[in-house]
Amino acid sequence: MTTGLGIETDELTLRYGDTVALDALTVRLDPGKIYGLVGRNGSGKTSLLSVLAAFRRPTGGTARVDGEDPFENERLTRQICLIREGGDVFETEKIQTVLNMARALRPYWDDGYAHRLIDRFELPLKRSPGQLSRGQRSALACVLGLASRAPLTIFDESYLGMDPTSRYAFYEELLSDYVAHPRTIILSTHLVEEFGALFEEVVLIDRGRLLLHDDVDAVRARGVSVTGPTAQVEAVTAGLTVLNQRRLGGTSSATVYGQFDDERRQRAERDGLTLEPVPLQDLIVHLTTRSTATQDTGEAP
Ligand SMILES: Nc1ncnc2c1ncn2[C@@H]1O[C@H](COP(=O)(O)OP(=O)(O)OP(=O)(O)O)[C@@H](O)[C@H]1O
Repeated sequence: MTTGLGIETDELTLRYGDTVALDALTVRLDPGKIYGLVGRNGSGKTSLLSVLAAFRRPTGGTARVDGEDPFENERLTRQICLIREGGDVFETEKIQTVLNMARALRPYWDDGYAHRLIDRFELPLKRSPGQLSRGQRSALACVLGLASRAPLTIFDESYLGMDPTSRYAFYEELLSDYVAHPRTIILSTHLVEEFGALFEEVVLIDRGRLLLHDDVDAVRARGVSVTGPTAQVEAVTAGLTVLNQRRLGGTSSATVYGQFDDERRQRAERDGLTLEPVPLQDLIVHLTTRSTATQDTGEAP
């Protein structure tokens, strides 16, 4: 078993007719990490994942997985598992048959693990995917992705409809199985607060372009919320990227993105301002909201 496949795109472009879904996107993902792929609706997440998983050929630029073009590359496609909503399974076959097919297709498939997962998600083996509820279908898709143990495993919003208990089971399984069998995992999701604990790095795309790619802790560390009298808040945040500012009477709360260094912290303390961390989800919302107006995102590339 490898420790995962690395990814490199260079000026990757994908168009659907007049729509530019990926706009010269350059990104490099090292093997063996868990990546959170985030961005607004229509930002190009599924398009990027479709190219990486060889479902689509780029219009321009290049995508490399493990150093090679994935498109029509049999060696690679057996090692890449893209789980989309619904799981791309045969509707009328029994779940047991669906598992047998996956076993035949996936070189690293673990049948015992697949059955343990089926039990954990309480999926009925004798039924077909067409007879499952939406959440159960998503759970089945997650089982297929986890048990494939593919060196590049991608979950594209695969958790839709799953209840919190099932989602929690999925996080637990993903984390423990990843530790036991390291591989490259990409999770595309809008549930950033829920899934953020799993991310090692965040890749934020916006309008088909890379807006931010960094270690998740570094991204979190750049976000600070500063609350207090407006004049002091403005003074201590001067020169930083203020993603969002709310005022109530003479009080302001500013969400800052950037290097909030010790000097500023001391000054904020002296002025009696309240400093709080900003949830990752809020940072992403502010960064992508702002990107529609100005592209000044401080430390972001
Ligand atoms: N088959 C298609 N034909 C034409 N345009 C498409 C097609 N698929 C996607 N698009 C367009 O390409 C852009 C990127 O779509 P994409 O599905 O990659 O976004 P996304 O980030 O995955 O969105 P979401 O979060 O809503 O799933 C959007 O403008 C979308 O409308």
